[in-house]
Amino acid sequence: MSSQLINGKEIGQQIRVSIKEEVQQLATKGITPGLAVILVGEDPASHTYVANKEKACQQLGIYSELIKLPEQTTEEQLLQQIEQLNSSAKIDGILVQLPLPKHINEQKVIETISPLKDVDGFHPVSVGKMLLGQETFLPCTPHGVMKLLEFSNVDVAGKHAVVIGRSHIVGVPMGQLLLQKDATVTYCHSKTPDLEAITKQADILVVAVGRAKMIKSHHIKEGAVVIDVGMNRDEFGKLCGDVDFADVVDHTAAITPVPGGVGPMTITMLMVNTIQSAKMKLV
Ligand SMILES: NC(=O)C1=CN([C@@H]2O[C@H](COP(=O)(O)OP(=O)(O)OC[C@H]3O[C@@H](n4cnc5c(N)ncnc54)[C@H](OP(=O)(O)O)[C@@H]3O)[C@@H](O)[C@H]2O)C=CC1
Ligand SMILES: Nc1nc(=O)c2c([nH]1)NC[C@@H]1CN(c3ccc(C(=O)N[C@@H](CCC(=O)O)C(=O)O)cc3)C=[N+]21
Ligand SMILES: [Mg+2]
Repeated sequence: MSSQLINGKEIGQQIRVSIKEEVQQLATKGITPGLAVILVGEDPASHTYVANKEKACQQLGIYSELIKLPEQTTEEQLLQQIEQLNSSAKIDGILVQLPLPKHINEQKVIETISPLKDVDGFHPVSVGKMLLGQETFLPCTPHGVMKLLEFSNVDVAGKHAVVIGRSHIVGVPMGQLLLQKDATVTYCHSKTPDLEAITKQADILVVAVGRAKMIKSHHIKEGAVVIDVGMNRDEFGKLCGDVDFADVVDHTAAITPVPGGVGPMTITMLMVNTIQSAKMKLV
């Protein structure tokens, strides 16, 4: 079976061209969208993602501020930093890179970000609105996956979508966005006894587990669409997804690669949210 490669790098670039025009429109009204990214500690993977976010801002004419704080930063210091950004006129979006060092309460940090600047869509107010289908900042990775499906002409309505993973930042919102597009949604997680029995029924399979190449051809129904959110290193230190691409690809109708699939879309949706936030200054 010949499979369609869902090229997230290309689709992401396409979306960035149209949002660049929006940034130029805003500039004529004296508005420059601004994004602040806070990075606590020295996690090397986080540094790569953050660098990609900075690059995208530069490419689009979005003002960006990278705030690097040492590993030993106290929760109090971090909360103060966020409050300062909440009241900064130059900043429309605030992203605190996760995970945070263990001595800092992530939930408290997320709840300190103003919902008006919550471009990650992780604040309980944003999550609640998302669940209710109200306008809000959608979480970047699940939103990016929905755009990938849309641009690849994958119909979601009436399909059985299976999501592996139930994290608050990927799995849970992913299932909800698919549900809102009229998919029948099943969640799988580490307590699912017979994973394969469920994934074999998926017309659309979204994998967000964090285990290198765990999904093999025996998990897949012939002709399924497979979206790989995973970002791992394989035994040779090479970037790879949660899906064993080589094993699975010939059984799929369409599949995302890693890298070049979901990752670039996450960044693009962050830019979309930052511009959405800046536009609120217009009214
Ligand atoms: N491309 C991108 O833009 C992004 C990529 N990522 C990547 O996506 C992956 C997932 O991230 P995230 O959601 O934050 O990860 P988490 O570790 O928070 O969640 C992993 C989920 O997978 C489930 N799980 C773990 N092992 C199994 C198993 N053997 N079978 C079935 N389910 C299992 C867990 O179940 P339980 O809840 O029971 O523990 C959990 O719900 C990672 O590789 C991460 O790096 C993340 C964000 C953005
Ligand atoms: N508050 C917060 N928001 C996040 O959105 C967030 C986070 N914390 N913590 C970590 C995860 C992970 N994540 C990625 C972003 C970009 C790529 C990305 O650009 N990937 C490229 C290249 C990656 C590379 O070359 O290393 C690709 O897949 O092609 C991947 C993963 C955002 N996350
Ligand atoms: Mg996590």
